[in-house]
Amino acid sequence: MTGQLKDHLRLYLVTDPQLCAQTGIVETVRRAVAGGVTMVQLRAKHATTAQRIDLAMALKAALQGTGVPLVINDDVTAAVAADADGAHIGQGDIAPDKARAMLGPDRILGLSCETPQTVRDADPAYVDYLGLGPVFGTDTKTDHAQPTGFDGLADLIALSSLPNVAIGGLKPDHIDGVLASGADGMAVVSAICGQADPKAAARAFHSFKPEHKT
Ligand SMILES: Cc1ncc(COP(=O)(O)OP(=O)(O)O)c(N)n1
Ligand SMILES: Cc1ncsc1CCOP(=O)(O)O
Ligand SMILES: [Mg+2]
Repeated sequence: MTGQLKDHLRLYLVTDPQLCAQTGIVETVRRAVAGGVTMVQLRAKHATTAQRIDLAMALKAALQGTGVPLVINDDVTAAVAADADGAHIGQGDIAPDKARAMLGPDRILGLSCETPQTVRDADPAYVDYLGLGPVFGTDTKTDHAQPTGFDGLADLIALSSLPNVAIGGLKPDHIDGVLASGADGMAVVSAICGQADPKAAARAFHSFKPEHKT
């Protein structure tokens, strides 16, 4: 499962319905997956649980048969109700043990970590992967911690054996830096959401190919 999860994490599209509005979130995801996206998160910060469930069902239908997992940000209730593949939580969200109890043993649980201590505290009994960063400052999430840069990212990665994905301000130009830091994946929002051609935008990350040490 870990090897498989690392493969899924390689190019992780975190969707923002507002940023994707012009093309539409479902069409953005369809095209981005055609361009090589390997995992999708629904991050609808201003939606209700009912709206997230509806969006998740539409995304699930679009992803059917692709093998690309769908994870719901913040809202474990929506993830379970929509029978999504998992949920992603941060340090200010529901606690990982409670999230795991709701998700059951088989769904994916991701946890955001911005500091060495939170990485050390991430318990593999509950958590499947870590979202690490922000690597760079970003307008997509304004309430973020001090950016880590590539060196800080590498320091965080060294503290846990859990699979990980780097996030925050990442663009195709950063592929070599993220690879050198040892990350299993790159998670992006604005590099794909809101781009005129989401398929081409995803394809621009094709050279990100980490060698897994499983
Ligand atoms: C893959 C990934 N990594 C980090 C985050 C950030 O989660 P969180 O800190 O809970 O912040 P919000 O996204 O909820 O604003 C993420 N969503 N995905
Ligand atoms: C959700 C999240 N968590 C840390 S930074 C971030 C937003 C990343 O967005 P972008 O890829 O547009 O910088
Ligand atoms: Mg959150």
